[in-house]
Amino acid sequence: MTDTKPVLLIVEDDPGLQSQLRWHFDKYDVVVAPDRNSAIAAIRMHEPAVVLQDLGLPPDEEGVEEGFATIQETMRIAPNTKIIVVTGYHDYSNALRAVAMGAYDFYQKPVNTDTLDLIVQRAYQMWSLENENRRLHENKQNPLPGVIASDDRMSSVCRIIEKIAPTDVTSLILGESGTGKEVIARAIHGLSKRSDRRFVAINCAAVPENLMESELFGYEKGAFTGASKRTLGKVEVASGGTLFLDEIGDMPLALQAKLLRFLQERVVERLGGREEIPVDVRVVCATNKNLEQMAAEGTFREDLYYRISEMVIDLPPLRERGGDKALIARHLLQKFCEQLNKNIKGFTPEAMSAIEGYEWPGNIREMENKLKRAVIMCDQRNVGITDLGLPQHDDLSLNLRSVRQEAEKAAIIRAINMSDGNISAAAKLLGVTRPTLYDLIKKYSIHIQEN
Ligand SMILES: Nc1ncnc2c1ncn2[C@@H]1O[C@H](COP(=O)(O)OP(=O)(O)OP(=O)(O)O)[C@@H](O)[C@H]1O
Repeated sequence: MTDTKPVLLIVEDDPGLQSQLRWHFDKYDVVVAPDRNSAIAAIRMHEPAVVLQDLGLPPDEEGVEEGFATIQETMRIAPNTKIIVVTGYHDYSNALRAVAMGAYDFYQKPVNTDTLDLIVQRAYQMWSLENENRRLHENKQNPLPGVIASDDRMSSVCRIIEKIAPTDVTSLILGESGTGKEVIARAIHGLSKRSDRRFVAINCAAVPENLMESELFGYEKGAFTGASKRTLGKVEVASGGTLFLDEIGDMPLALQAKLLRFLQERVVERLGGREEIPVDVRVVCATNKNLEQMAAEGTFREDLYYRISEMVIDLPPLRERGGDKALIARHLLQKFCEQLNKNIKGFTPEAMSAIEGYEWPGNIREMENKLKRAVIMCDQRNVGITDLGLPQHDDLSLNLRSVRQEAEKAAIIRAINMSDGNISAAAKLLGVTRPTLYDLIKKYSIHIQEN
C-alpha cells in the first residue's frame, strides 16, 4: 500500500516539527532527513518529486548556508525536484534567494499545516505536469544532435529542421557569428536520408577569390599552370550528401552567377573541362550578413538570394534565448570537465547570475571560450565569477525591482521581434496600448529595427 504513495522528503532537524509534519502528511510516504548528507542520500535513494526543506540545518542551525548548500546540491543532482523552502518569519530575502537558486516555492514559519498542505499538493501537480511534458518531449525524440536548447524560438527552429531535413529544400541559415549555424546545418544533414554520405563545408570568406571556382567545381589536368591532375571540387565531393556554403554573403559576384547556374541545372563543369557532370547534392547556406539588403544594394545577386532562401532559418542570438544561457553553460561545463579531467560541481550563484546577465556578443563560441578558461582556472568545487572573467551582475535575489525590469525589457524585445518590428502588433501581444509601449521602449532604450 505504502509504495503507491508519493515520497515526500522533509529536511528538518527539529524533532518536534519532524513528527508534526510526519503525522500531518500521512497521505505521503514521508522520509525525514535531519542534515545535508542524509538529505542528499535520500534524494539519491528515493528521488522524491517534492522536498520540504528547512534552511537552518546543522552544523549551522542559526544560519542558512547549510540549507542553501543542500538546495544547490539537490538542484545539481535532481534538477526537476520541487523544493519548498521553509524560512523564518519575515525572512523574505532568503526565501527569494532560495527561489532564485531553483527552489520551487517558500513557506514562512510558523507552520500552518493546512496552508503547507496546499503548497505541497500544488508542487506535486506541477511536478507531474512537467514530468508528462518531459516524457512527451522525449518521445518526440531528442531535439537535434549537438543542439542544446530549451528556449521557445530554438525549439521551433528544431521543429522546422525536423520537418525540412527529409526534403531536399535549399535552406539559408541566418544568425550572428557563433550562434550555431554550422551545428544546425550538420543537424539537417544528420536527419536527412543523405546522412550516410558526406557533409562538405566550404567557408566562402576564407577562400581567395581566384581559387574559389576551382575549389567549388574542381579542375581537369592542365587547366592552369600547376594543375597536375584532375581534382574534384567540393560540389562533386559532396555528391549524394550535403554541401554547406558558409558565409555565402562573402561569395564573389562572378561566382554567384556560376553557383546559381549549378543550383538551377544541377550540373558542374570542371575548370578546363568540357563535360557537364550531373551532381545530386543538397545545399545549405549560412551567413551573418543581411542578404536582402545586399541584394538591394547590388552586392548579392537577387536571383541567387531567392534561389537559396527556399527555407530561411533564423537563429536568435544567445542573449535572446531565455533560459538557454544556463542550460548551455552547464552542458559546456560538463564537457570541458570531462575533456580536462577536472572535478567541478557547478557554478556559484554569483557566477550563474553573471552568465545570465552577460550579453554574450560572441554567442555560444564566446561562451565555450570563457568556460574552457574557467574550467582551467577553477580550483574550487564551483566555478566562480573570477574564473569566468565576466563582470559581476546584480544578484537577482537581492533586487526584485531589477528582476522585474529585466523581465519586462526581455518581454518587450521578444514581442517586438515576434511582430517583425511592428509596434502596434507588439503592443497587442503585450496587452498594452501603443503609447505605453513607446514609453517603455524609451525607458529601456530598446533599439527597434522597423521593417
Ligand atoms: N545549441 C548549441 N548547443 C551547444 N553547443 C552549441 C550550440 N550551438 C552552437 N554550439 C557550439 O558553438 C560553437 C559555434 O557554433 P557554429 O560554428 O555552428 O556557429 P556559427 O554560427 O556557424 O559561427 P560562424 O558564423 O562564426 O561560422 C561550436 O563549437 C558549436 O559546437
